[in-house]
Amino acid sequence: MTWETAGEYEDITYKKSAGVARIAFNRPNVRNAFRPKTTKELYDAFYDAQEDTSIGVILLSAEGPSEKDGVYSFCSGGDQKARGHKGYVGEDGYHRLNILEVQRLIRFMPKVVIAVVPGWAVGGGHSLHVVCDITLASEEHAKFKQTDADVTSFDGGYGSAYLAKMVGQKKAREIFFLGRTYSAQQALEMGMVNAVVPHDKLEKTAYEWAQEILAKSPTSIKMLKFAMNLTDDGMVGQQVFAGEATRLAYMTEEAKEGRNAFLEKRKPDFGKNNWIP
Ligand SMILES: CC(C)(COP(=O)(O)OP(=O)(O)OC[C@H]1O[C@@H](n2cnc3c(N)ncnc32)[C@H](O)[C@@H]1OP(=O)(O)O)[C@@H](O)C(=O)NCCC(=O)NCCSC(=O)c1cc(O)c2ccccc2c1O
Repeated sequence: MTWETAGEYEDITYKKSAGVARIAFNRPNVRNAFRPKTTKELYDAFYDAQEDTSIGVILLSAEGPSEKDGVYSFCSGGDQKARGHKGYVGEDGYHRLNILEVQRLIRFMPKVVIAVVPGWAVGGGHSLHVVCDITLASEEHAKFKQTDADVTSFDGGYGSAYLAKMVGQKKAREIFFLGRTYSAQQALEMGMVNAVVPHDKLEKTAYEWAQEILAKSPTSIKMLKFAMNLTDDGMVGQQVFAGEATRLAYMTEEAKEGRNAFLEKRKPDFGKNNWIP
């Protein structure tokens, strides 16, 4: 794989290679905690990957290890040093919780997002891996922990409720109420990780999974992701799925006839034998 830089950022790295985009946290000395700048950069890179028609799979990964102590991290959630009294404060002085916008972009984008977890996935960082479509974890270094209840925070959306769908209600409550640390193997057994991979093969394995997905039908992958999201996402899930169904309908001869008839100021002729059972 030959990665090419796809954007210059301060808090993340962004690369592309053969249909795969790799977005990685790049604040390893603070366990890849996100501040508003990080969140803005993440949103920007994810949006670019969504709009790029050559990209089908996005890896959300992390640079590291920390230069200070050699510890690997995926993300330790919101940067507590940037936390003000009503959100995380950016250079513009506003208080934001805009990691939730990144979560929604990951959830609703018509592409597969794989969380590549080389180390700590904690707090809002844990929620990010939960919202990704697939999670691969480092056998030696990945650790999963929910500290929301230690710092008076609560991800009441995908981070907790969707997690409960994944690992079951009792386990999700244990994860949040006790805030214990779980290994990659334990996370696999709970059902919140797809595979545990030796650390030195993690990135390569994620790239291989991405290539396997890229060999499939883009329409099938997109419709399957939205179908699996649908019931948990309520009316928005229906809207996203139905939007793609509308696109498919637009591609039919019937739709072309409807449009052309309007433009030509005549009655549409949809044909008498198109009521397929
Ligand atoms: C992740 C840890 C468990 C790792 O422990 P370890 O002992 O290995 O490392 P240190 O604790 O010594 O940390 C090394 C170094 O990194 C700094 N650091 C680590 N995490 C953060 C952080 N989140 N913010 C700022 N700085 C961090 C630490 O200070 C050290 O710096 P030195 O200068 O001393 O070297 C452990 O670090 C840990 O528990 N971290 C905190 C995890 C946490 O509580 N995260 C926040 C949870 S809340 C959240 O993320 C969140 C954000 C949102 O925007 C939301 C929005 C809407 C709803 C919910 C949200 C939400 O829950």
